[in-house]
Amino acid sequence: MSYVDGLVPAKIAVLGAGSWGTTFAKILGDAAQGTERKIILWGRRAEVVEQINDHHRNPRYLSSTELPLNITASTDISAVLKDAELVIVAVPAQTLREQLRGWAPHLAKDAVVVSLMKGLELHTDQRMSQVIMEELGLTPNRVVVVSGPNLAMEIARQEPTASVVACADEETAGWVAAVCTPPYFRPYTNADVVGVEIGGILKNVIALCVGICEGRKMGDNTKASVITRGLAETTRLALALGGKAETLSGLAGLGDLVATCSSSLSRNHTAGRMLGEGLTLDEVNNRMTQTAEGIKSARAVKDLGAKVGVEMPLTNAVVAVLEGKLSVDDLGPLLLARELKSEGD
Ligand SMILES: NC(=O)c1ccc[n+]([C@@H]2O[C@H](COP(=O)([O-])OP(=O)(O)OC[C@H]3O[C@@H](n4cnc5c(N)ncnc54)[C@H](O)[C@@H]3O)[C@@H](O)[C@H]2O)c1
Ligand SMILES: O=P(O)(O)OC[C@H](O)CO
Repeated sequence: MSYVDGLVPAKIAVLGAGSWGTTFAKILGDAAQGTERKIILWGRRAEVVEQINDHHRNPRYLSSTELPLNITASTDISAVLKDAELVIVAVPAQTLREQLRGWAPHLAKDAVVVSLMKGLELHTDQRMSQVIMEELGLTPNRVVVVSGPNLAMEIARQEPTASVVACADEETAGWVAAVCTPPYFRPYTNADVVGVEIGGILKNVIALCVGICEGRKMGDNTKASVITRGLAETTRLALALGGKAETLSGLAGLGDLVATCSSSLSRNHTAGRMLGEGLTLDEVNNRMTQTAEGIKSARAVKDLGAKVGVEMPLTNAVVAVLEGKLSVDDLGPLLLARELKSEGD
């Protein structure tokens, strides 16, 4: 396998031509300058694919970004996956399983699959790496997760950003990190896949909560309290699932939580703010043109917490708002209406 002998892939497939898939293709394309490496994006919409091939742009998601010339696009999954040794996946989490079933017959033998997604599957409570392994029959050494404080728009503008490339096999993580290192993007490797994925999933739920507080005109004390207790909640869940506390204090935990909870570019933060301002969930969903994973994942996170016996007060409160069982006015008082305990518990 090429990742064992250290060779870089000649062709990389990126599945999903939305905001993050397109930006990640740019990262790969910029990192491949001066090499023969080709990046090919799979998109569902013919008009998006045409814009990328004819004008090197994806105006639907990244209106002012020019894409490198080594990126092409196609709606034909078999052509995209043919001979691709590295396959990057960036589609909405709740659609992944169904799509993998259609992609599986076209996957190249020995391909390594990378998840860019930050969602938890409803009903199974599985992380995206678990869904990938199950549906494609892959072993952990061929499944990688990339996660961190990575707002696509800022990276598309080439603003310096760090991230985490996680895989049970550090050699595979290093192989992937080596092909996504343009001057403006620095990946660190990590073997703690659970911690990295849980950090990315939970920060979306916490950002919804911060957004709701912001929409109710609460200030920075409240936001800092939610972020900090959110990190404690995230860490508890990750530890219960076998993740490491250090991962949650790194880029994929604290780093992503801070970026998402403070940025107006975040879709989860924005969705939360709209809920706080009094819009119904249907109204928020109608206004969102891009994926806010926390809206659906929150319920799965609540279920997972209950399954492994971890207290998840912030997640539970967000789910109650999303399910119409708690008004946004009652969220603030509820966040504090708990039994007194030590900060470390
Ligand atoms: N945008 C970011 O800044 C960012 C950064 C890091 C991680 N992520 C994660 O990446 C994943 C993808 O997010 P995004 O920002 O690219 O979302 P997006 O909404 O911008 O794009 C989603 C893509 O998936 C396609 N898609 C939507 N519904 C589909 C369906 N039912 N079947 C097949 N394809 C479908 C869309 O056509 C689009 O190409 C999410 O899990 C998100 O949390 C996003
Ligand atoms: O826009 P969001 O809320 O999906 O956040 C994007 C990235 O995950 C931030 O790291």
